[in-house]
Amino acid sequence: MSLMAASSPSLPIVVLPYPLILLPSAKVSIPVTKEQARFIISLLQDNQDASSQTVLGAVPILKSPTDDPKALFQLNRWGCAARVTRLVRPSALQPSQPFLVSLQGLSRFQLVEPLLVSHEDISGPIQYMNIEYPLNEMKQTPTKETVIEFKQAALRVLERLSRDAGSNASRKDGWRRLADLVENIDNGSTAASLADVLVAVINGEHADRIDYLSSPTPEERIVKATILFTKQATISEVSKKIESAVSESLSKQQKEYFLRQQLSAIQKELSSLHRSDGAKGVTSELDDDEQSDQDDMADLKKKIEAMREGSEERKMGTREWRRLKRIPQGSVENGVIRSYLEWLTSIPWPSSSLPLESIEAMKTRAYLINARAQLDSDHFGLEKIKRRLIEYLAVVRLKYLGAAAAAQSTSSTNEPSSSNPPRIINKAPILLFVGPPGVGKTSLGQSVAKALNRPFQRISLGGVRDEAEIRGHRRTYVASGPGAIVQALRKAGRPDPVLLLDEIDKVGHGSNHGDPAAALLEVLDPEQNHSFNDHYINVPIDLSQVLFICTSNTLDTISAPLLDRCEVIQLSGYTFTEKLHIAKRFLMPKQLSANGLREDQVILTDEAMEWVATRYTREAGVRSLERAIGGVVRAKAVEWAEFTDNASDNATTSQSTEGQGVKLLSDLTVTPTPNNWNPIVRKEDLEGILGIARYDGEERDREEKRGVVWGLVVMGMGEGAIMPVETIAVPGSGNLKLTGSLGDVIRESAELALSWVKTHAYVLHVTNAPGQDPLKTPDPIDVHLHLPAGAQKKDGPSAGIAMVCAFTSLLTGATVPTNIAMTGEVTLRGRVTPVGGIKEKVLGAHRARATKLILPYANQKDVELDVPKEVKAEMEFVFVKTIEEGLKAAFGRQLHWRKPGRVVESRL
Ligand SMILES: Nc1ncnc2c1ncn2[C@@H]1O[C@H](COP(=O)(O)OP(=O)(O)OP(=O)(O)O)[C@@H](O)[C@H]1O
Repeated sequence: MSLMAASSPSLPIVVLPYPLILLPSAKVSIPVTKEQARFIISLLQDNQDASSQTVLGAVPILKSPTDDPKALFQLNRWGCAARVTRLVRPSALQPSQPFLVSLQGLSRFQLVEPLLVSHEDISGPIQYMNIEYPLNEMKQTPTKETVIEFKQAALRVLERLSRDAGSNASRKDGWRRLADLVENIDNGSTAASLADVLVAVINGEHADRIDYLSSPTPEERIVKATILFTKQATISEVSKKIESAVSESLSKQQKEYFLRQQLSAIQKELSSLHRSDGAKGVTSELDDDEQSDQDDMADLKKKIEAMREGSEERKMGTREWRRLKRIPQGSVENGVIRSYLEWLTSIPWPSSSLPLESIEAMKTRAYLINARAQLDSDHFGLEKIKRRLIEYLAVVRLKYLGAAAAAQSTSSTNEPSSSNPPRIINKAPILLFVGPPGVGKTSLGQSVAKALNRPFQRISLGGVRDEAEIRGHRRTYVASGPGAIVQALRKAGRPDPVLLLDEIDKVGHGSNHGDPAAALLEVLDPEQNHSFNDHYINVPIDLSQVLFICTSNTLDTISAPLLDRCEVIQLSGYTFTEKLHIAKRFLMPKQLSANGLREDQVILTDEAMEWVATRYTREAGVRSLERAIGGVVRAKAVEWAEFTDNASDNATTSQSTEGQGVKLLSDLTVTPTPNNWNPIVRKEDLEGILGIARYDGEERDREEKRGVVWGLVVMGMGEGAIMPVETIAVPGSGNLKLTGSLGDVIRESAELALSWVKTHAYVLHVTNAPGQDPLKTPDPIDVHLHLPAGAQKKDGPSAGIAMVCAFTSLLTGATVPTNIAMTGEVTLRGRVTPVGGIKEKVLGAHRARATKLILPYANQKDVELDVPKEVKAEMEFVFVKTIEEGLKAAFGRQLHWRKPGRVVESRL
């Protein structure tokens, strides 16, 4: 430090430690060295006698000093002259502590020269410096506006401070008193001195306060103080907000944490109580929650670690695992993440578990023979379908073997092929079994899985309206979970199961919950399904190794793109003979084992079995037949139970009478002999067991009536049947009335049929002159046509021939025998054109005991190829090309035709 010039006023200067600043009217205590303290004491002693004060100059440092002992720091040019109010020595116990000197700020001064000091100067002896006091300070009074602004800013900051003081009443009081003083400011000079007081007590930034100290004029100071207060009020507001937000969240977490701690302590206490109650060492793994929790977590971790390195699923697993560790145990979020991880790790990811079993099955030479044997052992008949399935399995195998060869040629030599088998890219067609209920569609799928040695899972799509049922809900949903595909994969436990998509025709289309059919498209498309996206799992899942088989009752409601991806296999239903075989070889043994009986305990005679098949059931499949057989077997099981009870009672009584004491019932092994148990169920017994037969052989309900003809139909479930076409004439004006939920095509076909009959009315002897309208002469009538089962929608052109016959019968009075049923589309030219579903219709008619069928000539091939021999043998088929031929086959001699020469030609 340089010494002062003798002419100007001077003050002994102390450097305020950073970041202290002393303002006039404020107080500060600073540490001083022993040497400096001695100097101050000498000053105090010098002034003891005189009434003058001991004054020092306190000057702040501009910037935070570094630790470097040689570094120089700039002192502020402005400082504050201060009265020494106190000097405190260190206590005798801690002599190393510094002295403390308390200073009371008096007025600003400016150092004549700027000063640089080192650490050594600061702690060195106190020296005098030349200073200047600002001149005429009090004369420059601030303007009114500045004072008003200053007052407002000061009051705002004081109010905030008093609010922040919370429950500290004395502090609050202090701020209020200051606010009162500010309120009472009436001139610029009081404002300036109050500004010093306020800036001294309000925490501001060091630079701002230095700047304030260095302002010589009151006006300047008030303006700067106003800015400082405004800034401070804003900072305080923001920091208060942050503070309260932080403390709120903290307190919530802490609260939860404490509650959970308490809960676990209570649980521990309770479990120890239980343990000491049931002291006899009966502990259950269910008791130790904490242990099982730890085990679960360890298990989860292991599973994530077992996932393929670098795979998407592993990355997701790791990410979620880290999140899980951060979230307090037992919280809702924790549970959500845990169950997600459990799902993620339980999916059989293609690379994590390799389907060795199915590979072994495919490698064996007898693979196809075994598959055929499997299909035969599960299903009777279905020759064509089994052949097609064997083709399918052969293709799957060839594809695998091809892929295996390709993989082997490219694989590295150090990897044995069995430990890393090739991935099968499943581009085999997706099979779609179509047919009526109970014909074995689902069970065929099961057989395919068994033949391939793969797990089988069934996904029922009936009534699925929401895309999320297939794809899962996003995790943001409450109680969300994965969709049916992922659930089935998890249950299967392998990446290559056979998944049966059951009732694909009943899946809902486009709703406000997405389109489930569209989700299925992605699942079934081999081009897309290697990265199937389940919304819940949110990691692409490879479904290319899954074999999909679909089932449906009808093709009508399946969307075209979905149908396009499938190869359709029709199952039309069984004949009575087939049903009998199925019943004997499959259904009976199945029901016996389901009811805990042996084969020799229930024997249905052939006649009784046939009776069940023909009189109690009439469906295309065998489900009701199985149910009926189940009913018989159950009735026999009850009889058997009663029989064994009686036998054991007798045994007990006879033993006790022999004087050997009464034995426990369980000690007795009662084996009733075949002599006294009757296992036979005869035709006559059925009524007592199953009730009255629903169908009788004669079909008495089918009355031969004018205007009624039996048509052949395929019902909504894909089942063939016969259905009456009923017509009556009512007084009217020559109109046609149609009822029975008829679609447009069937309505048009009815109009066409009536037109044909009208044109041929004269030839058929309905009218007496050509050109007369049979509905207007002799009396005007309306014709009403009805197809029963009105609740069921009907459409299609195949009832054309039956309608022509019905109108002809109505108008001529000739009737069609009830053993005759017919199908065929008609044209205006009088042609009978082919229709679909012949096999189903023929089988349906056979079940309904129709014996003569009139069919379009062009469908002859279908009958020859598709209809079983035994049905053909029992039925008469008339194949017709024209309506005349059809009418002749239906009515025979009953219908009279005018001679050809007088026929009005209807042909174009
Ligand atoms: N040819 C057959 N041989 C042996 N059993 C059969 C045959 N066809 C069907 N079954 C038996 O009939 C029962 C019903 O079959 P399944 O459940 O497969 O019918 P489905 O065609 O899938 O019917 P739905 O359309 O109603 O689902 C099963 O117990 C099945 O084993």
